[in-house]
Amino acid sequence: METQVTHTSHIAVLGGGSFGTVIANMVAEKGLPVRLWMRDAERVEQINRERCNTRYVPDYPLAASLEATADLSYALKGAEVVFLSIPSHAFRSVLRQAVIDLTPEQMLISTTKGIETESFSLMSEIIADEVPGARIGVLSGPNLAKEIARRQLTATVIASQDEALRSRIQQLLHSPYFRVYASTDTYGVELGGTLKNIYAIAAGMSAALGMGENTRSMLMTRALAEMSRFAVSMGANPMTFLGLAGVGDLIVTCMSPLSRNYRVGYALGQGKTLDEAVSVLGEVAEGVNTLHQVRDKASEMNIYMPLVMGLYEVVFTGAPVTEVARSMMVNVQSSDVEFVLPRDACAVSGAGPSSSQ
Ligand SMILES: NC(=O)C1=CN([C@@H]2O[C@H](COP(=O)(O)OP(=O)(O)OC[C@H]3O[C@@H](n4cnc5c(N)ncnc54)[C@H](OP(=O)(O)O)[C@@H]3O)[C@@H](O)[C@H]2O)C=CC1
Ligand SMILES: O=C(CO)COP(=O)(O)O
Repeated sequence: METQVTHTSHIAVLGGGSFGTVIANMVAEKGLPVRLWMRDAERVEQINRERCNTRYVPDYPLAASLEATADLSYALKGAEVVFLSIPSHAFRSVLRQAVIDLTPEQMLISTTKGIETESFSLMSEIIADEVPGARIGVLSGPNLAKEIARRQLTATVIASQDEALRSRIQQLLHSPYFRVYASTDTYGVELGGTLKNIYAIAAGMSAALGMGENTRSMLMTRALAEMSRFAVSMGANPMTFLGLAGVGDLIVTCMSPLSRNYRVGYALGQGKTLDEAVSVLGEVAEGVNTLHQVRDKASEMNIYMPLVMGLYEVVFTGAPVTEVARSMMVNVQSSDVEFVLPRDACAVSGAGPSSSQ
């Protein structure tokens, strides 16, 4: 049954792309007033006139209580909850414009799955920097916007230390096709959603190259091992990756051509350049920048991440993917689950020259 929600003010959503639009509309479908902010005044007019965001989510009628606006103050002032669906490269700059209209009781919920280039910050860390004392939540999970728009049964995670915030977001978003699970591990939930984009690029590439289902399964499982290793090195709890925001999101993005990161990988696998792959997409694919940032961080901290290292060589230096894959296959043999058998307890030489990765 749909959760009944009460309200005294409106909900704001910043970012009028695919995900911002479906989040805004899911709340508006409950009859609550929602202000969806975007920078493009012409698109605002088009959306309010046609009741559809034709650029990002065509064929998705918008509920009557959703109002698009290009006026950031109007969107924010008096909002009970503010969802932030702004790509990571613009997240801090939009937040800096917003901060003047924010008040301490408002809940700020990031839906963005990326890493800031200069600081290696996740979005909740940027919110904490820019809005000290803010009530912060992170929404993440296997949530392809275009499937939500078709009302496919979907689940997500709201992560926050703030219990009242968690229950309010569960109430606001819950519907017969959308379930919201709770977590207190903000960093783990956010890290899972961010890291999986890297492996979705690899999965798309392997699909374009005609690799089989064994290969895809190996890729996804070793990706989970690698993500967990990275999480532990960053002080995060790898158990969170067993949930929707970890393995759940990894599965959907590594399997679906609706994922933009998968599509970038697919285009690269077809022989397109990175610039071509990204420009044909016309939407944000966070995994490209995340790959760069995580590769640098793993090198700096000496974290064993052979998939990240290999993919980086393919995407950024043009190394042939079959050659990189072959060298990984002949690398030293390793442990399946290193929480069961530590990696350094089982290194056995592989079938060929060992790699330093
Ligand atoms: N789409 C999905 O399925 C999901 C996406 N996410 C995450 O949500 C975040 C947003 O993704 P999504 O909505 O899909 O992205 P889209 O590419 O669909 O849209 C991006 C939106 O951000 C706006 N934008 C870009 N730069 C700026 C800026 N400098 N100032 C203001 N607005 C800006 C764009 O405006 P303009 O049109 O004017 O360029 C556009 O409205 C990403 O981090 C993504 O990982 C999370 C879950 C699912
Ligand atoms: O995060 C997503 C699904 O959960 C969306 O993935 P893409 O950004 O690759 O489309």
